[in-house]
Amino acid sequence: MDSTTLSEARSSTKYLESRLAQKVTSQDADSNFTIPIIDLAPSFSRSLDDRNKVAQQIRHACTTSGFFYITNHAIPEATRAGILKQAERFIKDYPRSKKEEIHLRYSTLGYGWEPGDYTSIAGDSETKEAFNWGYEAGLDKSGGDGEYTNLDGTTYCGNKWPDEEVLPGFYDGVREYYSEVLQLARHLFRLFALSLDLDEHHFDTMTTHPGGIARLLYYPPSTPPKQTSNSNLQIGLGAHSDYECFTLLHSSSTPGLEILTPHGTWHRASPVPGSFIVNVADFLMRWTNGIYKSTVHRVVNRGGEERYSVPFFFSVNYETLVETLPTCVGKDGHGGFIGDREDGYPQIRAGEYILERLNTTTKDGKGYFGNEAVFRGGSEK
Ligand SMILES: O=C(O)CCC(=O)C(=O)O
Ligand SMILES: [Fe+2]
Repeated sequence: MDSTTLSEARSSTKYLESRLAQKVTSQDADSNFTIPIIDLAPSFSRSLDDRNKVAQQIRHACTTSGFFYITNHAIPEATRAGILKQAERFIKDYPRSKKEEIHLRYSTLGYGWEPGDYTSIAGDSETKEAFNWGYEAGLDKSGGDGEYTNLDGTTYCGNKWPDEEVLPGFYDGVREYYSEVLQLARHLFRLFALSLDLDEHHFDTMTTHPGGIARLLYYPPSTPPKQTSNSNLQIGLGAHSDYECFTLLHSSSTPGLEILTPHGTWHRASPVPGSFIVNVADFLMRWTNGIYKSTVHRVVNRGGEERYSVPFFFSVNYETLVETLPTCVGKDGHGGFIGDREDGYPQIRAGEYILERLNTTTKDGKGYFGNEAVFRGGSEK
């Protein structure tokens, strides 16, 4: 890995730690924190003006809360219900011994079955259980361009699918959902481009075989089945910001997602029926010179119901080298500069940055390179 990418990833981790150490500055500030709901219907219009109006709402959300809901996104409800069903089947019906065969410890890319205690984002013991996978051309309706490279620059297919004899139809169910959400992410990226005063197609060539890690997540009910106080919380997923460009999150109707407000309080994001939650992730924050905000969040299932969720982390093609977007550096018209840094951030490679961030979540701190996977000639066997 190149040393600039490594040190930039490490300083992002430090930045997260500093955000978590922040003191609560106002207890009642939560009532002022809102997550906007953006109606995507006009974004499918032929009129650029309509698309720009949606883009401006996205800009507002990305420069303030860093989170927004989207409705009228055109993904059928049956497809969304279908992936939650597959999540439940994997968690409940796939035997433990078979899960062990696709344990995360055999993957250097973070794919496969992730039992709750194998990883920890912020050092908590987490109640979640997950199945993780990444982009492969067979899951892409566009067919891709055959050039997909993994986070670490290798090109083998790293996905570890459950045995279809034991869980028939799982792969097709995943493909039905993933292919839709991938196209929606590409559509959203065009709106992000407009929102950043770039050509609408600015990111198109960078997302022909994009990074797109997804997870099926399960959070058991809390015990006892009501957790209201903030002491001794059963953390489902520890406090973190996401690493890629943006995340598209779909969840069952059980609440659990909590967002750290600028005042240091945890805002409980209520599920909005039929919507996805979109949030800015660290790579895009850096790419926009800090103008778009990635926001710290966590999951606490405080009630007596099970919770399922399916985040999709969208990135550019992993081999892409990026430097700060041209519209995010320069003078601000008041004698200062826009963004965090006058000259923007140093150039980094997308996949390497994300892999380094993921590596810090493995408990022994060794990262996925410390896993038991056997390497021969750069490809995992
Ligand atoms: O389960 C959720 O609602 C959020 C999951 C999440 O934040 C993540 O996997 O990064
Ligand atoms: Fe997240």
